[in-house]
Amino acid sequence: MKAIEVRNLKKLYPKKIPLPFRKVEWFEALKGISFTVKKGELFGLLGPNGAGKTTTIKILTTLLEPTSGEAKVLGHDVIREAGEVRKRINLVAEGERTLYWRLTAYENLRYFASIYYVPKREAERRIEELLKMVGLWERRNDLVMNYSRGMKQRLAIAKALINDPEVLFLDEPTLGLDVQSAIFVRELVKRLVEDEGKTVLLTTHYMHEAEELCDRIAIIDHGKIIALDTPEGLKKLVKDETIVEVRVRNYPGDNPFGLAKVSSEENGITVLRGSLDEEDIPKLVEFLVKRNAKVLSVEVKEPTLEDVFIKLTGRGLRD
Ligand SMILES: Nc1ncnc2c1ncn2[C@@H]1O[C@H](COP(=O)(O)OP(=O)(O)OP(=O)(O)O)[C@@H](O)[C@H]1O
Repeated sequence: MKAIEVRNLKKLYPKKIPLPFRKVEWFEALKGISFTVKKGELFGLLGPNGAGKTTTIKILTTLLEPTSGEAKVLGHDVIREAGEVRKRINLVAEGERTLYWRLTAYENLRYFASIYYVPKREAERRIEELLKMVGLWERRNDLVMNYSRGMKQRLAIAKALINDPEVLFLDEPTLGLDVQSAIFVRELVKRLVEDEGKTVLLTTHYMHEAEELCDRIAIIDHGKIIALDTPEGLKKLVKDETIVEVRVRNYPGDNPFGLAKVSSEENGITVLRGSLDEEDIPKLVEFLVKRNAKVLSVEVKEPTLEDVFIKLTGRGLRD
């Protein structure tokens, strides 16, 4: 049996139409996605903001009903057998508001253990184990409101492990964390899969995170899965290409060479990236200079998952 099975899943959201036109229009956030996740696998949904990652997680964790299609977790249908699914999974949702800030870390976990009917003795043992695992045992009696963002996220992960779930869903687990906290969280996620045998489905828009952690990655864009493979398999799509990254000031807005804008920094510098024939490099520079742009650097880079995304969509993940 697979840990997760998703078949032709669609989700429509009603669009807000201003009064007096009360006609409802629909926005297709998921356009019929299908994938499976094996038990013990660390599976990533990688995609830009608004791609449909959170919608997928909400459906799989029974928080949202799909419009059509089928989703099963551990063999149980997420609509017809939602209760069975809920017992065996848990979720670390995006954002920090899933804990009680006026309670201590220990009190939070004791409360959530009681929701899952974990017997008192067992709960005490598990809470100690989890707080030690996430490095918060020494701070267990501090109020959560005094925790840093990284500590809150570690506690949110401990909270999500309180019912010893077989499948753990993590929505953007390192979003907004400082570098050290993000490293801690990623190491923790790896340990959960490698040492504890958990199945993890995580969403991220950080390519390096997906690449470092995931056994397999589904790249999702505009509600569709546009590629699904191991990180190595995905990178094969761009392995023979010369990937060029150009830093430019006063970027004219487009270029005929198919390079994507991967970030526009505040000081007016734009970073372009994409596959380019070597002989086109001087032509690109000439094109930019003619349009009054200032080319600051041109570098040949090792292909990454970002290049796979650019190749498939013509856009940068961070754009
Ligand atoms: N309740 C809602 N009503 C209407 N539209 C919604 C609703 N929730 C999400 N959407 C839209 O559906 C699309 C997918 O949203 P979703 O949150 O699943 O994306 P995402 O990939 O998780 O991105 P993000 O990382 O920004 O959350 C977006 O265009 C979003 O604006």
